Amino acid sequence: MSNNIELALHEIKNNKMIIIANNANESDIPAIFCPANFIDVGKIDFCKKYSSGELYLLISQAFLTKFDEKSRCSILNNGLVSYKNKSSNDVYCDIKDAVVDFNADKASIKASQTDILKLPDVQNSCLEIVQFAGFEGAAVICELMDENGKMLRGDGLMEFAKKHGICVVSTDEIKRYKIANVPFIQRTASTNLPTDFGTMQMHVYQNPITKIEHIVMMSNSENRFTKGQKPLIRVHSECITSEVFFSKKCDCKQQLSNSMKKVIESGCGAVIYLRGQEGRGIGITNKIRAYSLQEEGFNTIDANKKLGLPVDARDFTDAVSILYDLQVEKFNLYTGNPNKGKFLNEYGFSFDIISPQVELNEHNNRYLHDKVEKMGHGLVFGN
Ligand SMILES: Nc1nc2c(ncn2[C@@H]2O[C@H](COP(=O)(O)OP(=O)(O)OP(=O)(O)O)[C@@H](O)[C@H]2O)c(=O)[nH]1
Repeated sequence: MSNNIELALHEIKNNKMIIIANNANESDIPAIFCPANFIDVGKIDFCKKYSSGELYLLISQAFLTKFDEKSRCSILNNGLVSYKNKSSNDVYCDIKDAVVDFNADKASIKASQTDILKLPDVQNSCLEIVQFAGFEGAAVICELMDENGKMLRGDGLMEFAKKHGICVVSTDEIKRYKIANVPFIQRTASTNLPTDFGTMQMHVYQNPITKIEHIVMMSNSENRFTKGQKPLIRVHSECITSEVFFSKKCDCKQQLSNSMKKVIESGCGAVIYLRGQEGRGIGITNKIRAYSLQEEGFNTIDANKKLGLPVDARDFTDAVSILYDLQVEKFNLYTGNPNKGKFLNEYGFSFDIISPQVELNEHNNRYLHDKVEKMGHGLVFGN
């Protein structure tokens, strides 16, 4: 999965430019770049010759604080550019004279948030990979446009890259690389926990950005999985109405207890219990508003829409990060939700689906049939 990124990192460190393209957003212009302190006249000439797109210095917000815009002088440790003082020992390469005018009015210096997990666009991804390669958050970047001002995409982009021997990476690959390689979710506590179904090992994980704490319940006193194991994995979203208050309107509690039982039976598995995902990610207030609309006749999909909210607002990135931490390779995924599988698939996981069996009652009948018929879930009904 990360071979392409490894190659790109190798190329970046070896003073080669790299192309980056956003595979999810067609309007995000692909770009060619190198770490700012590797820029030289040859690279600038190449960009000018083959692209009519904008060429600029891209810096991370964090790095911006080091950049003294007023004095028109960059203050990189190893010296990037000097606006005024060309003779400074700090100067690595004065790219102003070559092509870039660092006049702020012309917006040729851009700062990016570098939150690739939230916004995997070309700029953020560029700064991420430059930093993975061991450089500071600054890059010289050139939008790839042809002579008519049309962005290079698809086959045209690949042909260009092939012709000039340039490595191409996608924003998605960089995001996946980050999740897999940069410690993100942190395990904060562990204990044995006797449950109705048997004793399990409970691990608490925290997302350092959102501060949300998730729970992992493992089959026995395992800390992580070992090579060759194929655990049973359940990625479960919290549901306070059924799991705490015994609501009969949904199948969430059934799914939680069934998966805990199955994990214990299998002797090798984990339930990843995701908090902060109440109501398919819309929160408890909105979920209860949606329930109230359902009392008026709306189904589970239209109720969310009526509230102006997504039908499913969940993001399973935290689960992905936990799966990496658990050292899961191949697994059986206990789910009826095709989107969950699709999401995990995109991170290169290899798994087989096990469809959950759920019991119908008069209160959940419509909801569960809507999940199957309107949301494409693979549930097995039975008592
Ligand atoms: N908005 C909304 N959320 C609901 C409703 N019923 C249950 N939920 C939430 O749905 C989430 C679980 O999603 P489901 O679609 O039941 O199941 P899933 O996790 O997508 O799929 P499985 O892996 O098969 O269980 C939990 O966060 C529940 O709080 C409802 O009617 N409306």
